[in-house]
Amino acid sequence: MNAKRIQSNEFLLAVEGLTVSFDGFKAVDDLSFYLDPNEIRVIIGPNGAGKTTVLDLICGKTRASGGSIRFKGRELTKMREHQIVHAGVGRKFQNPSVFEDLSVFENLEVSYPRGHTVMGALAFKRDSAVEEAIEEVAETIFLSEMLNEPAASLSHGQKQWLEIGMLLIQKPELLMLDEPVAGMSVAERKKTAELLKVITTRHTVLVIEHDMQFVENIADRVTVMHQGKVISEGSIEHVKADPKVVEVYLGH
Ligand SMILES: Nc1ncnc2c1ncn2[C@@H]1O[C@H](COP(=O)(O)OP(=O)(O)OP(=O)(O)O)[C@@H](O)[C@H]1O
Repeated sequence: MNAKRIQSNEFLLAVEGLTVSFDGFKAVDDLSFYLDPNEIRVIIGPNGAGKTTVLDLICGKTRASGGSIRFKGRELTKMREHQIVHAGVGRKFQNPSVFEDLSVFENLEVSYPRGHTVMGALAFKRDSAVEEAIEEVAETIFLSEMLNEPAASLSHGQKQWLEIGMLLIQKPELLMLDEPVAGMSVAERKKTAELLKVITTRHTVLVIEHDMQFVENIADRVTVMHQGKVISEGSIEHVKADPKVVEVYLGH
């Protein structure tokens, strides 16, 4: 028990024995995995494997029935969603939810960690530190030239990048992304892979993705889920060669 606790503190995120049941159905079943700082981990697996539910549990949207989620040694399963954000965990959902009527600059500005409402955040006087942070993030997400454009005018891929930027400006240590390249062009997918590699120089990234080409481009390690459990884990080469993974996922 003691040894486990000490070990868990060395990981950025330690998920142990995580379980959640919906009406008796275990969507996540005694799941354990560990994230090192600055790695890109990709969770893959067939539809209904429980991947999105794992992200819901980590960000506090869904309550665990059992097990633990320790982030930098702090237990997340008892915390509320806003406390988990405050602790340094950011989550992007599959569909972009940017403010269409605001400019790219304003979208990043309202996401800057101060103020609690859009109007309240905009009422703050802009200072050079905020502008600098916005410009730095805009460059990272390939939108420096679009700062004054309304978000509504961006392509689907650019909206996805803006939403990643809206997370980055809050400086979360762990970023969780659910199918970030869904609906993107080939060129946008390549740029998103570059973006994630830059991001992991400062952050840890946990991604759910079905696009295996993209997974091969970005993953340090891959965790394969099936029926709420981890069935394989390791390098992309390792999991691709694992007969269990081929049987339930890659062979289809
Ligand atoms: N709130 C909920 N109430 C009841 N059942 C749920 C709930 N959330 C998820 N489930 C069920 O849990 C299972 C796992 O769903 P989840 O969305 O986590 O899978 P997934 O691996 O992300 O699948 P996909 O690749 O299709 O997104 C599914 O059978 C789903 O119907």
